[in-house]
Amino acid sequence: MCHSCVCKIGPSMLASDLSCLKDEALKVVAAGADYLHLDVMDGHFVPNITWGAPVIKSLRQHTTAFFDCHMMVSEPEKWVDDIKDAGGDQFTFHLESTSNPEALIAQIRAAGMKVGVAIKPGTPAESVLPLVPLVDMVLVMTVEPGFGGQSFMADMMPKVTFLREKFPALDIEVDGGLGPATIDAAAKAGANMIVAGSSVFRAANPADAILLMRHSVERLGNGKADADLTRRQ
Ligand SMILES: O=C(CO)[C@H](O)[C@H](O)COP(=O)(O)O
Ligand SMILES: [Fe+2]
Repeated sequence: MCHSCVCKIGPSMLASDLSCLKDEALKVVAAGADYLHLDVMDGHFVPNITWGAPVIKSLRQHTTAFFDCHMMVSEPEKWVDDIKDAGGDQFTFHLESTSNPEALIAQIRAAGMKVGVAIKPGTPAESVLPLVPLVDMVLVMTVEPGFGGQSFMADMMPKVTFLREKFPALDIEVDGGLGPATIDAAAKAGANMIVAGSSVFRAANPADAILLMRHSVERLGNGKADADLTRRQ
């Protein structure tokens, strides 16, 4: 974890060896991860299933790392209390998964978690504008949600640029296909929270992979956003 860095790197545990999730989490925290990105998939909103609150609760017994829960689920409102109870620090829902985002945001806040709103590749950046004052972070997906190890969609970068120009201090996260070959594009566009799964867990040295991405954002980034990932519970 880097206390003086504006950029935050969150390894996606989806790419870890799930048979030893605890060890994998501790490994990347020791390698300099600023937070852990936990992909919750329900087999309905996306065609894949990962884990839910019980697994997150188990992992919480072993680390005080900030848990950014990426909720790829239908009916996210039904998940809020369980994710909070499991030790989730941030609840990042998909705009496409709810008809009443304002009510969901209020529910997440009342539960005591930070709020992120995610948009799939086909969803325009303009659609989150009314929600920006209400949330802590916008996640611009750079792959179709559902699977790790996909190729980075560089054509999503105009969305990041658009949001960064409008909101210099907004936390903007990118997720999917980020690694040494793609980080500069995301950094230049203005992303300050970087999710990286395969590139960290498959690296010969995860600490080097994290450092390389951190340096790219510190060098090329242009925003004033500085995500506060202090745990509140
Ligand atoms: O939300 C996700 C997939 O829906 C994952 O967070 C994402 O795919 C990260 O994995 P990788 O860095 O391997 O692409
Ligand atoms: Fe994710």
